[in-house]
Amino acid sequence: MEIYDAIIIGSGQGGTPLAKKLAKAGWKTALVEKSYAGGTCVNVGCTPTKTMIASAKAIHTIGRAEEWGLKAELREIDIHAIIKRKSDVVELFRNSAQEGLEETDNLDLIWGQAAFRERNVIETKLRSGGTSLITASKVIISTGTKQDLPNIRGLENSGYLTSTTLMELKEIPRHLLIIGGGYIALEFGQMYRRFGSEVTILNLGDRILEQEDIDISNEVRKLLELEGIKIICGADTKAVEREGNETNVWFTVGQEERSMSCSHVLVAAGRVPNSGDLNLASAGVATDEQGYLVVNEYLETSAEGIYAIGDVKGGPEFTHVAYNDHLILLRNLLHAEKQTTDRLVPYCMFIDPQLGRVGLTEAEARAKGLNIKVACIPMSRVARAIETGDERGLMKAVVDADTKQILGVAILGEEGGEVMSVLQMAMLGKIDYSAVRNMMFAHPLYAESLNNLFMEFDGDQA
Ligand SMILES: Cc1cc2nc3c(=O)[nH]c(=O)nc-3n(C[C@H](O)[C@H](O)[C@H](O)COP(=O)(O)OP(=O)(O)OC[C@H]3O[C@@H](n4cnc5c(N)ncnc54)[C@H](O)[C@@H]3O)c2cc1C
Ligand SMILES: NC(=O)c1ccc[n+]([C@@H]2O[C@H](COP(=O)([O-])OP(=O)(O)OC[C@H]3O[C@@H](n4cnc5c(N)ncnc54)[C@H](O)[C@@H]3O)[C@@H](O)[C@H]2O)c1
Repeated sequence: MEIYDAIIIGSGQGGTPLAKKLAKAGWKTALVEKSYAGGTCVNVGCTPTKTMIASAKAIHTIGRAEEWGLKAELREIDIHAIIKRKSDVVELFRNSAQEGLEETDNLDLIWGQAAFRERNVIETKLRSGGTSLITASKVIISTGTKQDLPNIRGLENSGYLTSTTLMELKEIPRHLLIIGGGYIALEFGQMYRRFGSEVTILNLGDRILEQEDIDISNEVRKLLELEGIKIICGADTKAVEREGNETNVWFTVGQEERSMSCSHVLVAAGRVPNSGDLNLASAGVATDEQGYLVVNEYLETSAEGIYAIGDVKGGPEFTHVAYNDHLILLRNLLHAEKQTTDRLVPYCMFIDPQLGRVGLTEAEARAKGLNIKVACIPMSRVARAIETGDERGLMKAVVDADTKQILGVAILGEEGGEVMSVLQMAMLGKIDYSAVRNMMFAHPLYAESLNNLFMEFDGDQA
């Protein structure tokens, strides 16, 4: 049995850089991957979706050309070409991830499905046939999540689509019905509406984006509806049945029973951890009732020497979290530091315009009983938005009324993620809102309007 210093299972955006950096630091390292280098983000997540969303945005822009004084016409949407562009970008990123791993000294890349044989022993069913047994004093589980299938009668055999299979569909659905109302539902809903599909979103919750403040959730709903997307909230899907070229969907809204037929169903109702086939019990690694690995703030599992990073440990499931987890664990493993996961987690939903978010919502701050002030301006008051011709959305910030520290930010607007990041830096650096109000930004950037946002509190008095 080959002995390593560290074994990492899963080559996502945490596992890959961790493996390379441990190996470069002189640790004999093995990385086991059952599918493709780069994990969900590169192969079926962020990279392909954001590439295809760029095509959808171009379509939308052409449709509004006259507003900028242009006579332009969209002649055809070539879904084959859109998918090919997406696949080329994915291949570029995937190959670069794989080459980076293969070129690293001290690092063995093992292709196959890994599981624990016992606490520090990993057995891999090799893709090339046979099995391998390896051992290490440190094992890092970075196996991510997979699509969840809600328990809906008939769904399994209805030919439903997932985010992965939809991005390979070589036709534009006539009517795409989406079960779910989170990131995937909204990003794909807008994308396919712009590709020309009729889109209906069936969301179980009372409103979309329930974790966000009501004004933000309403504004997102309004702008999606303006593009012709139908959103039904409180929709509990009961049954799905394929009949010829149509799929019939039965659901309830409150007491009312309703049905609808569509050409395609996209399931986007959340994801579940890839932990069930790891034989975790043999290693003494505890999971919660949903199968997520239980970790402490140092990313240590219940078993000594075994760690978990990224989506498989639950919590906010984003690429940047998986990446940041690897930085924390790296410092703790290499330098015996005590870095923790106590951190600010930003995120950005890539609808158009983007929703950039960090820190507390207004509702969360009020629930904590904090003494807060809230500033909010519509994008129609942002000079750059008016000049470039997209005034949808708003800028909102929650601050501590006593200390003036910024507690939370939501920027729904063109480049909302970038503008949010400016305030994320202010939050991390403890730059209070009055400093941002008086700060000089280059004119006419979106960021410049952060002066105006915070003038909401004290007028334009310095
Ligand atoms: C459609 C979609 C769009 C997304 N868009 C964004 C976005 O815009 N921004 C963002 O921040 N996040 C986005 N995400 C989420 C993001 O992709 C994940 O948070 C991120 O990929 C998690 O990284 P990870 O390393 O934890 O897991 P993963 O990237 O899932 O990597 C896990 C790896 O482990 C491998 N594996 C699993 N089990 C085993 C095993 N037993 N043996 C060997 N290998 C195994 C898998 O094959 C996989 O390669 C998106 C997700 C989806 C589905
Ligand atoms: N821009 C981004 O960062 C981005 C983009 C896409 C995905 N992601 C990540 O991918 C993960 C998966 O995304 P997702 O959208 O599938 O999950 P999600 O957890 O974001 O949303 C799931 C949604 O489905 C709803 N739902 C659950 N069961 C339902 C049912 N039976 N019928 C109707 N609605 C139901 C929930 O109320 C929720 O709104 C998320 O954790 C997210 O972090 C991130």
